[in-house]
Amino acid sequence: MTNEFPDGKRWKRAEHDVTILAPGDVHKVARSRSNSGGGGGGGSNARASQELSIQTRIFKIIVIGDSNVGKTCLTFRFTGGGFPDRTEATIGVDFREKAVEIEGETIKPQGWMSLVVKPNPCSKAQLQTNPVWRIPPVQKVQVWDTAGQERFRKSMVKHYYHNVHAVVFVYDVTNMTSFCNLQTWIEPHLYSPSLSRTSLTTPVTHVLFQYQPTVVVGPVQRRDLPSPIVEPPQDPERDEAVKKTRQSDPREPLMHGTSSAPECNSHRVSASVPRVLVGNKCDLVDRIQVPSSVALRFADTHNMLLFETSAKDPKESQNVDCIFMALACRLKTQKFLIYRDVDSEDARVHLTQNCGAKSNCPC
Ligand SMILES: Nc1nc2c(ncn2[C@@H]2O[C@H](COP(=O)(O)OP(=O)(O)OP(=O)(O)O)[C@@H](O)[C@H]2O)c(=O)[nH]1
Repeated sequence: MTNEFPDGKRWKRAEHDVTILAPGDVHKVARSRSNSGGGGGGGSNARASQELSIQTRIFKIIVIGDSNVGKTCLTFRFTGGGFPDRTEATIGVDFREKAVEIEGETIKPQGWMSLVVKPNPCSKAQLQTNPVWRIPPVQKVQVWDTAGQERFRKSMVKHYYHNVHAVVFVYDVTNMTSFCNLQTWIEPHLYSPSLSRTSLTTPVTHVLFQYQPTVVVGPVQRRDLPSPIVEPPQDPERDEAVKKTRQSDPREPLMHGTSSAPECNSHRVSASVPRVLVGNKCDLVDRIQVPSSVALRFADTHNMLLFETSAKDPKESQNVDCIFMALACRLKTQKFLIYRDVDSEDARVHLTQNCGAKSNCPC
């Protein structure tokens, strides 16, 4: 069902007296409101127009891990609700997003930049007599699905670490190598030079969100750290190098491998950025190689929550949601996530990030 704005712009009417607008339409609504004031008082129109600004809070979460661990499927499950029939290796970075409701604060728009507004903005009388009419804030989880292939990690993916609000590290529970490789994903980006000593010594949490195929809605389990059944893989040479680095300066960022060249600081994730660890493909119960106890120990060492889940098993969809919603809830309280007025921005994603005025970024 369609109708027209006073300026002739068409709009769609949805059910339950809710209107869904396209991005460009919002600007038109604001203009039509202030223009349609007539003698009704320009002041209230201007105020109303100001209140009409669209506020969007975006939680940018980056998903990282080896190729084939299921990053795309996890992000798809969260944002699209299903398990893709087939996927192809991600090239560079892809992103999906989903509007979320946190503590009843927001509404669920349909897709990128669409909005739900009340009351009906087409009614002239209503607009003039309702100075507190405003568009509720929108909160979105924006999931950046990165390529797992080594060639992309080196060249492209690290650029997307900048300005992320949270990081999800993924491994495949049926593939020990993908678990061991987590270290190579984490180390270069985990510690920023501004890391405080206290954040390194924050007590570990021992929290595991575990896959349980027999239960319809995956339960959240909290338990003490058990003794590891299998010790994490040892690398004495690396351990020694790390030990030396830490002795000289505990805040010194850990170096990736044996290379002495530091990574660009602009692309490091601050230690205050929340991270979670996700073991995916738990539905393949007969092929599990990474015991929960080992993964949990690793998560504790890096101060992360651990989620064991399956992007494939539909019964797990709620647990997959939990991964991103837990982060979004935590991020919601953080000050840096200010509302953004998208009225003054265009709807495109800006891939060039500001590395800071005095960035020495050599990348
Ligand atoms: N059994 C099972 N298979 C899964 C699961 N998640 C993903 N897969 C399969 O694993 C393969 C790789 O999944 P992707 O999501 O493309 O992996 P990716 O980590 O995004 O890979 P890159 O884009 O190369 O980094 C696909 O064949 C999926 O069908 C899961 O939970 N269970």
